[in-house]
Amino acid sequence: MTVPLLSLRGISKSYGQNRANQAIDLDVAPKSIHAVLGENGAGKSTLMKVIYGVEQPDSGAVIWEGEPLSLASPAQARRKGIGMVFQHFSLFETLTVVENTQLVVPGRKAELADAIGKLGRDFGLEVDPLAHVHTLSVGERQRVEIIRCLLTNPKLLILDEPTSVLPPQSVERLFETLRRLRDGGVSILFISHKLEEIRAICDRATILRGGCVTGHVDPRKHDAHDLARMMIGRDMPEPLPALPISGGEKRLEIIGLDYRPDDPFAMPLSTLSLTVRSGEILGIAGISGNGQSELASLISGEVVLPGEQCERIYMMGKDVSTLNAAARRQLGFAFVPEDRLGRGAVPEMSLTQNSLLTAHPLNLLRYGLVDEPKAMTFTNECIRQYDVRTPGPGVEAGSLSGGNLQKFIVGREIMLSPKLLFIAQPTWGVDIGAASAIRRRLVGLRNEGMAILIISEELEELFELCDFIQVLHHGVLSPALVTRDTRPEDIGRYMIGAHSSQEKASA
Ligand SMILES: Nc1ncnc2c1ncn2[C@@H]1O[C@H](COP(=O)(O)OP(=O)(O)OP(=O)(O)O)[C@@H](O)[C@H]1O
Repeated sequence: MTVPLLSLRGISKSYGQNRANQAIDLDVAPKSIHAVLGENGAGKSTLMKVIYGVEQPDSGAVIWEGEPLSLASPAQARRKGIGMVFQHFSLFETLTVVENTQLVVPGRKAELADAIGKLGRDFGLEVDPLAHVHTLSVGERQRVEIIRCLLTNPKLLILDEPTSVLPPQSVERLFETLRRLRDGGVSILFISHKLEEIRAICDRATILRGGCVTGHVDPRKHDAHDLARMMIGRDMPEPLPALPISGGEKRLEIIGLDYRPDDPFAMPLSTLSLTVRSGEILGIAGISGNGQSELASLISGEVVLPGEQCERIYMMGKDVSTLNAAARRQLGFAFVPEDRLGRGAVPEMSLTQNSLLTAHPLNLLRYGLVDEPKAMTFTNECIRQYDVRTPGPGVEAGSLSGGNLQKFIVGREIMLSPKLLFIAQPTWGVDIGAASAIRRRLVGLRNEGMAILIISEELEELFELCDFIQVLHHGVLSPALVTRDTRPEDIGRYMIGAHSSQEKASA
């Protein structure tokens, strides 16, 4: 048998009482694409951090090309030929793309900018090398991370949910890249919750549940249902059928919104209109960077329109164009931003304190002071209802696994019982069991009359959830398409701007 590129033997790692990895064995063969799958909090990211030298195991051995290896830092791992793209980005916001690259890859700026441009063109990872990272969307930031890693020529490339923010067109291109890299001798450790992707690209898969390995399989020999069962230990629930559209009252209306951001890298929005009624789900499709974050901050109230631009955004029938986020929330609006660490939650604060950020109007304050028992009860209820895997409400939000934090934020906002719920990327990084639970919940709320607006890059998700879909491209919104009469290819054409304005007018 060929010597594995990487072997793990009995790796264990705990955070306090939390046993994130328990006696993990795993072999990554040369020239293979190896999936690691498991529910949120199963221990995948922790294991990858051990391999990349971010965390040191409490016990067990890492063997690299047949030799024992002890890694004190990621820099050491990179020197050995191990590269990693994280689920949470590690870019400096105030630096440009090329400056961020220079921190990891030696070279002159101009050469690196050329190399970034070339990789972008070859692999569909286009990004402006001179753009400042704070101006980039989440999707673009991930592209930078992937490019930066590829520039270090790794022998083992660890990708933590690399496709979660890529537009569908780029996923297949990324896969071609990964296959090419594998054929050229690079092994890839691939973490994903998308079982069909794992079946399409991986030749081995290791399944984790509760910090332990529950199986090593060839994913091509199992269907997605089988893999899901191994991962979550039970069958998946069926999606909830949507009731017929109610034609209810308008809860969100945007009329001819024009917006020119101060930031020269941000996307201007032009004559944008949409309506979401009670008992409806409207989805905004599109590749990130086409105005999604600008639109989201205008709807959430994080950015308020200038005084002369009133009568553009209505919520619950009231002109909110110049109202701030708090005033909009008072009308019954709730919002889950795509950036869960930073804007959705404060990582250094406990879950209970994070509950208070938006849920304080639910009588969680008394005489201006926090009503601790009530705040804790609310948080415990959110943890229970949304199956957030965590030791309790007192832990810091930043210590939760990515998917569990997402479940917590979505749960917190839904528990406000808003009249209008706006969610960006509802199931980003959430495992398939929890994602289907969140989708069922959203359809249930819609059936009960909530108005829901979703921004998602996942077409499948939009098709499963939405009554109507509009596509955002270059700051322009397509007409509302009735989902059941629309094919993914139609949406795809709008996504790349292949519809003329003539067609749009008559579509
Ligand atoms: N820095 C930390 N401090 C405390 N607990 C942690 C820390 N990092 C991870 N954990 C805990 O370890 C467990 C495994 O988390 P990990 O992030 O490895 O899961 P995961 O499988 O990658 O999940 P996801 O799919 O949601 O990203 C979780 O219970 C998590 O809360």
